[in-house]
Amino acid sequence: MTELAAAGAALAGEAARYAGMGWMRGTSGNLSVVLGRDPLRLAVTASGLDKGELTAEDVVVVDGEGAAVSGGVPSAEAGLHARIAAVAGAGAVVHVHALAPVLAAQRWPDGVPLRDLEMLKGFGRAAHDDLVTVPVIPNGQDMRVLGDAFERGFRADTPALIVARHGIYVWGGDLRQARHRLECLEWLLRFVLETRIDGVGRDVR
Ligand SMILES: CSCCC(=O)C(=O)COP(=O)(O)O
Ligand SMILES: [Zn+2]
Repeated sequence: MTELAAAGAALAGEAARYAGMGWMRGTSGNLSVVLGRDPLRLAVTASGLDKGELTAEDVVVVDGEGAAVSGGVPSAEAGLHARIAAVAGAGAVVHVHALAPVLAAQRWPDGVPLRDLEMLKGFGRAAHDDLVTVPVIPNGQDMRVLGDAFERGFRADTPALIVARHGIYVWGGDLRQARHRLECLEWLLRFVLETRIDGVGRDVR
């Protein structure tokens, strides 16, 4: 199996899993893995498909700008995947349209503060003492503008980005680590939404 076919199979498997969780409704969401760094090359899911039905062939190789270097139409958000991979050094980037991150960004538009929760360990942070602020940027259709906003708020210890009124990006060394981080972060965001008490002790009711 070629490296691209293996990447495609891995992306399809992960996407089916996220779709089963209801986080890739319609044709929403996209996933990528880094194939090489010099020059930067990513395998990204193809655009506009039902991500719960992807095959190993539904993958496109893109460059550091998110432009296709092989056949096919890459995700419309490939440019942001490439920027995150370049800036954060991520090996895999996942983007889903889970509802909790979007609701949380609506309530905390300057960033979602989290603290003192065991699940923070699943996000690579300390359970106590550490204030973790998940960055929020405005939505838009220009991936360069989104990438610039991401870079301005980037912190190496916070592998996630919420795009307001849109969805969430989470990254890691590989797809599995990114998934674990995303699952834990989605739980944390649901917690603050349902308790309405954030990581700085504000009651946002
Ligand atoms: C209803 S999905 C709108 C586009 C989007 O936000 C998304 O995540 C999927 O885009 P892609 O080009 O990767 O299919
Ligand atoms: Zn999206």
